[in-house]
Amino acid sequence: MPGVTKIILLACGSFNPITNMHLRLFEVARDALHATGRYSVTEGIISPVHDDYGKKGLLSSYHRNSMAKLATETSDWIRVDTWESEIQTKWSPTVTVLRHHQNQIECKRRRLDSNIRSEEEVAQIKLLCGADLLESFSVPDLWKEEDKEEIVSKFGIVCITRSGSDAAKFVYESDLLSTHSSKIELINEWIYNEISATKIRRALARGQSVKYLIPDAIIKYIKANGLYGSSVPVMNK
Ligand SMILES: Nc1ncnc2c1ncn2[C@@H]1O[C@H](COP(=O)(O)OP(=O)(O)OP(=O)(O)O)[C@@H](O)[C@H]1O
Ligand SMILES: NC(=O)c1ccc[n+]([C@@H]2O[C@H](COP(=O)(O)O)[C@@H](O)[C@H]2O)c1
Repeated sequence: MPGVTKIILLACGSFNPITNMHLRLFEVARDALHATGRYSVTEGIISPVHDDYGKKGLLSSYHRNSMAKLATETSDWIRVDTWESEIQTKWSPTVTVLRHHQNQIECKRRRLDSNIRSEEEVAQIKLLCGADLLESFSVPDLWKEEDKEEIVSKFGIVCITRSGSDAAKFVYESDLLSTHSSKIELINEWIYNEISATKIRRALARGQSVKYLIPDAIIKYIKANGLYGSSVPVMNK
């Protein structure tokens, strides 16, 4: 459609484990982007981080990927990509992951070139994140200046505002982000919830229920593999 930009949303993160909140980010983003009339979201990609990221309590990518795949089984547009966590031999900065996926799209298009009308535009990868990830841009030495610049100016960011954060103020106060504000979509999640992977891990370690917070298939997987300090309840053995 003329004037409508095709977009692929890429979410990078630990996904330790993936929660309903993470999946919801994609749905909220797609609805809001479509409502602008300027974008068509064609795909959502979840890229769990490499084990080398070394965050405390990070489970192996094998389990994190398996759970993310189970969680996306019922989606017809969101998928898990394991290039970052399983093909790479070390942690990759987010800009490298974005570049990889943009290259993939361009290579695929070249392969299919004869079947595609030349004026048809290539889909653009954008970083989908929560406000906490965007705000981590200001943590000293966490992100290279040139990476932040490339992420925002070349790819663009779709940021879902988490309750309690002030992403708009953060963009205003950053010279880099405000210069490229046309490449940043700030989207409000009006249906607040406080599900976080940290709280899920904590509840599991305490033997508390996480039903309705993460998909049932993942609860089953966690219990079957004894992850996060959970154990198989005696009744279900
Ligand atoms: N409640 C939330 N609202 C908006 N974005 C969120 C929320 N929870 C997580 N995200 C986003 O999901 C993406 C992946 O998050 P990631 O798994 O790395 O961290 P997390 O969910 O905060 O987990 P942890 O609690 O283990 O730090 C990030 O972009 C993060 O900003
Ligand atoms: N310099 C960078 O590219 C950089 C810095 C910090 C986090 N990240 C990414 O942000 C994501 C979220 O990390 P946390 O789980 O620590 O919030 C991960 O995918 C990680 O690779 C990238």
